[in-house]
Amino acid sequence: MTANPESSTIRVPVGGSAGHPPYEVLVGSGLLGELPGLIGERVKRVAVIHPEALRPTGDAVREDLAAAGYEAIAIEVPNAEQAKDSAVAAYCWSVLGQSGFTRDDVVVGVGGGATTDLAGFVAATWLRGVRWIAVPTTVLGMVDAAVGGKTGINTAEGKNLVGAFHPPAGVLADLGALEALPRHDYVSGLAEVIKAGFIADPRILELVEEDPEAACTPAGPHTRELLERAIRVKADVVSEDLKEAGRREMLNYGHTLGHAIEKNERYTWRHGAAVSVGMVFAAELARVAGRLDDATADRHRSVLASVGLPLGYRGDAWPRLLETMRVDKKSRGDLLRFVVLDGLARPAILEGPDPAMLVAAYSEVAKA
Ligand SMILES: NC(=O)c1ccc[n+]([C@@H]2O[C@H](COP(=O)([O-])OP(=O)(O)OC[C@H]3O[C@@H](n4cnc5c(N)ncnc54)[C@H](O)[C@@H]3O)[C@@H](O)[C@H]2O)c1
Ligand SMILES: O=C(O)C(=O)C[C@@H](O)[C@H](O)[C@H](O)COP(=O)(O)O
Ligand SMILES: [Zn+2]
Repeated sequence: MTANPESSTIRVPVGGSAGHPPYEVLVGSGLLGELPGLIGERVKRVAVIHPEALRPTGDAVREDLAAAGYEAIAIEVPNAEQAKDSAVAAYCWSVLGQSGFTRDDVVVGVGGGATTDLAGFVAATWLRGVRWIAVPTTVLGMVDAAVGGKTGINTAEGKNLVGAFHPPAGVLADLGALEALPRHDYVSGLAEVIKAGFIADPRILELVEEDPEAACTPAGPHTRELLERAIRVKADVVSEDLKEAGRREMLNYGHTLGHAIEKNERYTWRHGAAVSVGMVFAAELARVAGRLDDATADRHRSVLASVGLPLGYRGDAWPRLLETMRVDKKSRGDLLRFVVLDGLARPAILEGPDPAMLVAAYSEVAKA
């Protein structure tokens, strides 16, 4: 892959499918100027959904849109996972209703993955679907959440249990936003970058291993390449399988246990941290099942630990975690299904594992 000068914009195409036009993920600097071009001319109103923490950014976007002639409506929502709630979605719907938001109008989600998941869900459900644009401001949002059209909210029973496949009309990943991102959140996003490395693009793992500290900052020499590679993995998969009929399940690597941990922690853990533990579990499960070699299984711990991601979780939580995993979207009937690796970049499904195998794999996680 060729190195890009800092000023250049990377454009990653994402293919469309029935009823869903193709779009692009733009990665670069000063990208907000692209927003009016994506929104289009017939549009009258633009609703900008942003979290409390990004009020200045939300205001700036709204002012730019007003200057470009749109009626810009700000919808401020709670930070992080608290936004992925039916009451917050209902609040957004009420603002859209009161502003006379029509099918010609556009939603813009500015924030991390929690905000873009909510904004996309509001766009998917308002008038049965209006266009939306994602402006991700976290690593995780840029490489994963804003791409691919999975939108949704949580319920008391679990993570992302209500949602819709509703791809954005475009994604603007402005790298400048990452300067203000706390390290804890930056590193959480690296879990999804590393996930892309294990399931599809091992060069990602080499780049992180070469200099883990540099991988944890936006100024690192490989930052653009890491983000671009992870985005290309995601774009490639969702272009082929938008509605998760098959191949897309690989993007759920580490998420079966990860989502259960998030729920158990009442969403106070960052998604990436929980997915990190979930990947260690999936690697142990594949090892116990005789499907994954020791070196690749051990590499999970070393690369995740090198950037400060967690590897373990409480042993006493296992019965609750198992119960939550039963409502994972990959389950079929009473069958639990896990994404595992048969080798590096060889994702596969392990269906209905022997309960003893699950316990053995979790005991390795509980030890860490
Ligand atoms: N739809 C998908 O395909 C998909 C993929 C991966 C993850 N997700 C979802 O994404 C969510 C996690 O996203 P996340 O890790 O981006 O966390 P987040 O959206 O919860 O953001 C983390 C925190 O950072 C703040 N923040 C955001 N951008 C900032 C910036 N530039 N500077 C300072 N603070 C900033 C937010 O307000 C929040 O408090 C989870 O809900 C997860 O389920 C969805
Ligand atoms: O895009 C996908 O497909 C993924 O599974 C990506 C995940 O990183 C993401 O966290 C997603 O929201 C999980 O989806 P879910 O269907 O398990 O809720
Ligand atoms: Zn995820």
